[in-house]
Amino acid sequence: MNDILSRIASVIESRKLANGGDPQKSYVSSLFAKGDDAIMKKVGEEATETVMAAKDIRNNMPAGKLVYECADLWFHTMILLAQFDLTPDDVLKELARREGISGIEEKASRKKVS
Ligand SMILES: N=c1c2ncn([C@@H]3O[C@H](COP(=O)(O)OP(=O)(O)OP(=O)(O)O)[C@@H](O)[C@H]3O)c2ncn1[C@@H]1O[C@H](COP(=O)(O)O)[C@@H](O)[C@H]1O
Repeated sequence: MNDILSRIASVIESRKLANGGDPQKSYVSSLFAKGDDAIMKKVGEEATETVMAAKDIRNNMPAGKLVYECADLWFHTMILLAQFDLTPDDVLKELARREGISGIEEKASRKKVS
């Protein structure tokens, strides 16, 4: 796994309340303390902010805002994965599995099955 993703995933895991995370001292622990719905809501918000940042580029706003919002989105999806005992590695493995499979062909093969 990419080094920075791996390190952040480890920190997120250590922030779980069962691993001694303290919601008073850690943002990640405070989200774990709020539970599933709060984490899902946060991912939804960050996804919306990412789309808004992309739209802003069309209005001559700096592209750096999109990078900033994508970082927020990736980070919060990592917390969502951890909440369900999954890791970025699981996602990277899925991307690797798909590598070289044309999206158009994959969709067409899906339609044949249904
Ligand atoms: N990468 C991040 C990271 N990215 C964003 N955030 C926080 O995510 C929060 C939500 O961002 P928003 O822009 O939506 O801010 P907001 O509207 O004030 O948030 P809400 O009040 O709505 O929750 C902010 O408090 C950001 O600081 C992060 N907080 C932590 N990390 C990493 O996680 C590690 C552990 O953090 P703690 O658990 O807080 O120690 C850190 O060392 C960092 O490596």
